[in-house]
Amino acid sequence: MRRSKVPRSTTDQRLLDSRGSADWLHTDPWRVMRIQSEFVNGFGALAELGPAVSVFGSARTRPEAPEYALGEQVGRALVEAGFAVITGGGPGGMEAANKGALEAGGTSVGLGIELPFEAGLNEHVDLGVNFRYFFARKTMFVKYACGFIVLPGGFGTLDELFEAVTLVQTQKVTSFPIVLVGTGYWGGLLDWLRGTAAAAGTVSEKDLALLTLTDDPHEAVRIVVEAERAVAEQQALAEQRAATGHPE
Ligand SMILES: C/C(=C\CNc1ncnc2c1ncn2[C@@H]1O[C@H](COP(=O)(O)O)[C@@H](O)[C@H]1O)CO
Repeated sequence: MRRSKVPRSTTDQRLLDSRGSADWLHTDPWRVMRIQSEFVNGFGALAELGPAVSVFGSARTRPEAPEYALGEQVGRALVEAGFAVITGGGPGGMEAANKGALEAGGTSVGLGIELPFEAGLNEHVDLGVNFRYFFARKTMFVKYACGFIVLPGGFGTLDELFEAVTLVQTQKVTSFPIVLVGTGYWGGLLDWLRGTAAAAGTVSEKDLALLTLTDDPHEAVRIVVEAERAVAEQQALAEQRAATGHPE
């Protein structure tokens, strides 16, 4: 740089001068660093988690509601089947699944999100990571889980559900079971998807099959276990073929 383009201070000076402006804290390049650190923290905390399932559900479910008991049963059944349980770490259905997992002696993960009305991680989380950005947090729900179980929920739950279906439908993730628990709650949505969306051709019948519906928490876990077994068998077969040099 020359003439007026030459900065009046050096980078080192600006770094070391504590009286300098802090405006840069609110710039996009700095946000990129924060976003990067969320991925680094998330990957670091979860890399050795082992097999896990993400459970979604309403933040508003009350502890006395039947859906809360359902969440607890799902959390417990997942641990008994050998999975860690990942939730959004909040209240309601998330808390229920964390509670069930913790009481069953399993790993109970909460991926918290900074919200204006933040309540902090629920007390049943024993491995917690906090995020500012939904998209970084969502990556963790998918990357470290081998399936999703979806309890009754509102917009947040619907967002997570449809992101999961989109990722499977577009083959960004493969062999990823998505189980909706609560036929009374989810049945209407599936009817609409079949009767309106599929009928209009905006979703395919094949993609509707990506969603399984049950009332039974043990059945929900069984579906995830079966899917995991199928993946393991396919992997073993592929390794065998590679070792013997037979591609078919
Ligand atoms: C509404 C209240 C607190 C919200 N706190 C949340 N903490 C963590 N994760 C959340 C929270 N709210 C939504 N989520 C995510 O979306 C799903 C639930 O959303 P829904 O609209 O309630 O269905 C959930 O799976 C989270 O990942 C104070 O009560």
